[in-house]
Amino acid sequence: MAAPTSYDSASSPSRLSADVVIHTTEMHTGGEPLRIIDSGYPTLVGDTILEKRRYARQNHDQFRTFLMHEPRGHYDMYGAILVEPDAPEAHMAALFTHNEGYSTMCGHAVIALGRYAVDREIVKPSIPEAQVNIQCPCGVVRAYVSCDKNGKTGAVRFHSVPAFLFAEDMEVDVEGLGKLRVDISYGGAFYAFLDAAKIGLDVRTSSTRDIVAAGAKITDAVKTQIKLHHPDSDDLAFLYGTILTDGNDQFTDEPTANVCVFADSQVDRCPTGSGVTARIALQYKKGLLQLGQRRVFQSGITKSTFTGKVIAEAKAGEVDAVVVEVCGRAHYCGSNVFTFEEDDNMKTGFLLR
Ligand SMILES: O=C(O)[C@H]1NCC[C@@H]1O
Repeated sequence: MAAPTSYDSASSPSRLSADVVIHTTEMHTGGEPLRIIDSGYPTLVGDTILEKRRYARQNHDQFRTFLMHEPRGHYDMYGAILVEPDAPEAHMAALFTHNEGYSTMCGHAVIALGRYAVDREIVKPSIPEAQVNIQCPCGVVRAYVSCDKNGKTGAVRFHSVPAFLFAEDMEVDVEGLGKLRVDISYGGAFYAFLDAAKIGLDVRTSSTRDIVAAGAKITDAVKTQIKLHHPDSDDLAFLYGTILTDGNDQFTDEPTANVCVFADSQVDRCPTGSGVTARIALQYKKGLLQLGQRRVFQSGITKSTFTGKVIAEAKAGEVDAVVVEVCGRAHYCGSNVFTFEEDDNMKTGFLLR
């Protein structure tokens, strides 16, 4: 397979026009889609990955909606735009796109991109594992990709950026749900956490529609009532979503389930790599999980699983943090060539719920 060209295709049109031809590789991780842009995206300018993220949002957002929204995508589509890394140790770098914008971390995408990097020979295969350093907007994440003697890539584990519990038991007034107490934790992106039972829901059996509606309301409330801070950059200091859980934060050998509602009421099909990272940081800080204790995290919706554990204590600025290892599997499901006709007035796509 050829190496990706999404960041060196200088001839790619910078506006949506009949000249646009975008090649993608389609993968999924535990059911959550990942559309990797192989080529045809406009060049994203910036000295740092966070500058490139801002540049994409300000100058080329129509390419995101073109690929994420209908008719080429759907409400819950997810994407990765490969950009040139600026961290010396990174083998590759990626921006992450969803229905509303650009996230700062995506664990399921890192699991898929790890395989992609080895299969595309961005990084040489190595038995039993090849290391792929992936620069994400939140920092460099190290992925370890299983490779067998026949060259087949498999499970991927990654080591997170420093993850930390930002605030515990914060009261928020949520429309229609009243006053609730949530924890806010960071795993490359900030999430609010709540035991779903506190609002009469069950992440394994309640309807996805009810879970999404509640998650989105909690996100809105936290966004307006709590100011977040990240020691590295203001670009990282926003709430990405709400994760409703089964409340089983104390370590056991049993899987614990959660559902992540992020961006604009988008719902993750997998257990959420950055969410598992944040949840483990929270559990560790509360003394509910010890260093090295491995837990199984399950999507309440698809029942797909990731495993995770704390592998080291760390610092995020002055804040006590941990490095978390998350492990999962990604699969290829196809490839696409996306084009555009000038007389198509659905140019930048649309969304239906
Ligand atoms: O696995 C993750 O971290 C992501 N999945 C969709 C939402 C998050 O970015």
